[in-house]
Amino acid sequence: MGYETIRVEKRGKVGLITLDRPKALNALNAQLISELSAALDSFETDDRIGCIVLTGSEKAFAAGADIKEMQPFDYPKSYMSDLITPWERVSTNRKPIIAAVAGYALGGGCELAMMCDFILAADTAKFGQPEITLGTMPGSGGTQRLTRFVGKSKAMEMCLTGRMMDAQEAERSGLVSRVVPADDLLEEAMKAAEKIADFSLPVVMMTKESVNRAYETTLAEGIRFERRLFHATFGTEDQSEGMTAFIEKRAPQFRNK
Ligand SMILES: CC(C)=CC(=O)SCCNC(=O)CCNC(=O)[C@H](O)C(C)(C)COP(=O)(O)OP(=O)(O)OC[C@H]1O[C@@H](n2cnc3c(N)ncnc32)[C@H](O)[C@@H]1OP(=O)(O)O
Repeated sequence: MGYETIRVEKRGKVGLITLDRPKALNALNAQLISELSAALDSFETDDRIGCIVLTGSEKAFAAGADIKEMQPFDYPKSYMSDLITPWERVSTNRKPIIAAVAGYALGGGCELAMMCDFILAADTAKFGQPEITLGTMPGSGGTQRLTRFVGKSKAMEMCLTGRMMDAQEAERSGLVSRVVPADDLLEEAMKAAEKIADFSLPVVMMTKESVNRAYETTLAEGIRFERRLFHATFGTEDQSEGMTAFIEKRAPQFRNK
């Protein structure tokens, strides 16, 4: 498939997707979301890909949903076209996705980053949910995911005032896993992705599924779910290989089996 609003590359076992609408600060329009979904589909079904990195430009990861595209919508059109719902493809991808964020991650841009499995931030990153300033509200998980990341008080302040958070505050609040110098962002994201992609893919996928379950269930149910998957890893050749390699003091050779 030819892409016009994103760049898609395979770097070894890592799938790299770069949002590429620089003139609009990577504003997320329907075409971009459709291309992003197609790229995610292709990486999800590609056995050689073990991890995905999603990034933007130096100035903007993404400045939100495309305001110019949304502006003419009325209620029936937004309801019938299920505006924004296709974005959820990012959160349903079963392979790990790392968001590498530099510059603005606003509105839908912040929500897109939060749909990924973790966020690495450049020291230039700025996160915010400014929809209130446009007479609307977050529509792609901002009130829900941001609240789970940073707690009610900060999420409420950000969604109600539109205030942006810089990278340091985002790290202190638990929104991002790490802050790195902007010049090192992609390299650090790729290093993390390569590390993940070298592990057993089925076990990586089970781990992702289990961590995500923590957001959707009680502690007791989540622990039961984790225990089932933990036991299931003993049905893989990779568990046997990993433990045998440790005992034999050699590097494991995982075969995703
Ligand atoms: C998901 C849901 C439900 C909702 C949303 O996401 S709503 C959108 C939320 N995002 C915003 O409100 C941010 C809007 N953008 C800005 O406030 C500013 O662009 C900025 C603070 C991010 C950067 O300001 P700066 O002065 O550096 O750059 P601009 O001249 O303002 O922008 C450059 C260029 O990009 C266009 N742009 C920026 N953001 C968007 C956007 N979200 N949708 C569409 N277009 C956007 C901007 O219009 C300008 O293009 P033109 O020069 O052609 O007007």
